[in-house]
Amino acid sequence: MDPTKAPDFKPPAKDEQLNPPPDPTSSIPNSDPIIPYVLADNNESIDAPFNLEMNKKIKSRINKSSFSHVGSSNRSQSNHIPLNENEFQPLSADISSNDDDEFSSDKDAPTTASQNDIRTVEEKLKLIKDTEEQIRAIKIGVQKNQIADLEEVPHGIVRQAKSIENYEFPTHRLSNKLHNPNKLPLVIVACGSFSPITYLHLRMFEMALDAINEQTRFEVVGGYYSPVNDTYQKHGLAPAHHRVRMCELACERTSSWLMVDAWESLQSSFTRTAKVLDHFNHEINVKRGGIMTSTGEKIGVKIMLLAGGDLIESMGEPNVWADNDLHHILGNYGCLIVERTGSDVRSFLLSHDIMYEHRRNILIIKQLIYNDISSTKVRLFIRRGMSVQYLLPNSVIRYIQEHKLYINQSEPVKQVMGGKE
Ligand SMILES: Nc1ncnc2c1ncn2[C@@H]1O[C@H](COP(=O)(O)OP(=O)(O)OP(=O)(O)O)[C@@H](O)[C@H]1O
Ligand SMILES: O=C(O)c1ccc[n+]([C@@H]2O[C@H](COP(=O)([O-])O)[C@@H](O)[C@H]2O)c1
Repeated sequence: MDPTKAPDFKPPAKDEQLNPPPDPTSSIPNSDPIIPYVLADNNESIDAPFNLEMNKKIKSRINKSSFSHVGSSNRSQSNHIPLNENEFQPLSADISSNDDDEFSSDKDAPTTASQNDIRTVEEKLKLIKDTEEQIRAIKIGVQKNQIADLEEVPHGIVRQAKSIENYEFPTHRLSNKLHNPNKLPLVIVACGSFSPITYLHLRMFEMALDAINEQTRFEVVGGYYSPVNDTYQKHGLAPAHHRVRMCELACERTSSWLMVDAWESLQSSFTRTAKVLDHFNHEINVKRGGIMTSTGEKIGVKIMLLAGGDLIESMGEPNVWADNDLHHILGNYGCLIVERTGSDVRSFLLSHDIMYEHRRNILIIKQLIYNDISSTKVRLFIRRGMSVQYLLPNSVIRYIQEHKLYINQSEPVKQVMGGKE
């Protein structure tokens, strides 16, 4: 937990400009193809419920502006996230009662539109409604991808390189298309040790997925583990290539949407989480230009950090995270926090100035079935020759056995007993 032990760690001073300054190539670009409002989440709370009325108004507004675009190309502007600035969804602060009047009034009805155009728009709106209903119907019950027989996924596929020279960003499970025309794309990134990855770490993503689907207007298009670099020097950290491989084994054979990215682990030194998120932004939004909508246009993908309550609470510890980094992480990306048994994340959020400032960009996820599987305890069990069956995937257990991991380590009793460093 203590990056101050990293050889290159310098304690940040209050309001210090980052030193070294953030790599300009990895900062969030504010030009195409990223839509700042996507990253800023329209200045609305991440868990603001999907607002049908607002949605209607937005569609109506987009349709109005789209009349000037509707031509022989028949390029639809109504059922996807707009690309041009003057077609952005209005900021929450901009929606006033005057806007209500404007939206509901007939006086602004497009005069240039032909009956044909109107029919096209009506058809588009019907299509959106039908798609929404279909998506809702499909979402009931156990999802097909959850019952996929992933044990049939071939063994032995190694996706992540062991050196930065051979590194490639994994995209084999990154959706290349947004399915729901009324949602914005979101990629979830979990940073941590994962030494080893357990079923809790896998469940965290599923809990996040449910919360996102249920409470936000985002569609999850991918999920990544980013195991921390070896220089993090935390007790019990197996070498990074083993942790990456264990995450890979766990994802490949238990999940249909999770991936592992070795970039952070392959760096020559500890990489701050803010820069890790910049790396994802760079790979997904800058290099790939975001994601395709149902109408074939590309839009920016929001990226959020997934973390447990303990990691978030470490943000309140002095000299661990730089304030500038916290503003960057919470303000530009956002955070999904899985509540940890016994920790009061909400009170913490209330008491932490920077967190409170960015609270709209933070979603707290309640564990409905408490899971407190601890990697520290798993390592202890392995050392004591005890069973770890059903705490982590078989493929990971097998890997630990094969590579004789965690056998000859000792860890401070304080850490094993829960008083983490
Ligand atoms: N019981 C838990 N509830 C919620 N989140 C958790 C829990 N345990 C770990 N996490 C989260 O999982 C992510 C990765 O955890 P990480 O492997 O770094 O620590 P850990 O699982 O606590 O392992 P260790 O026991 O080695 O400290 C972090 O965001 C952490 O907060
Ligand atoms: O970016 C930072 O300044 C920073 C400070 C402390 C911790 N982190 C990250 O938080 C994660 C903590 O993991 P863990 O195992 O200590 O819970 C790990 O991915 C670290 O890189 C990051």
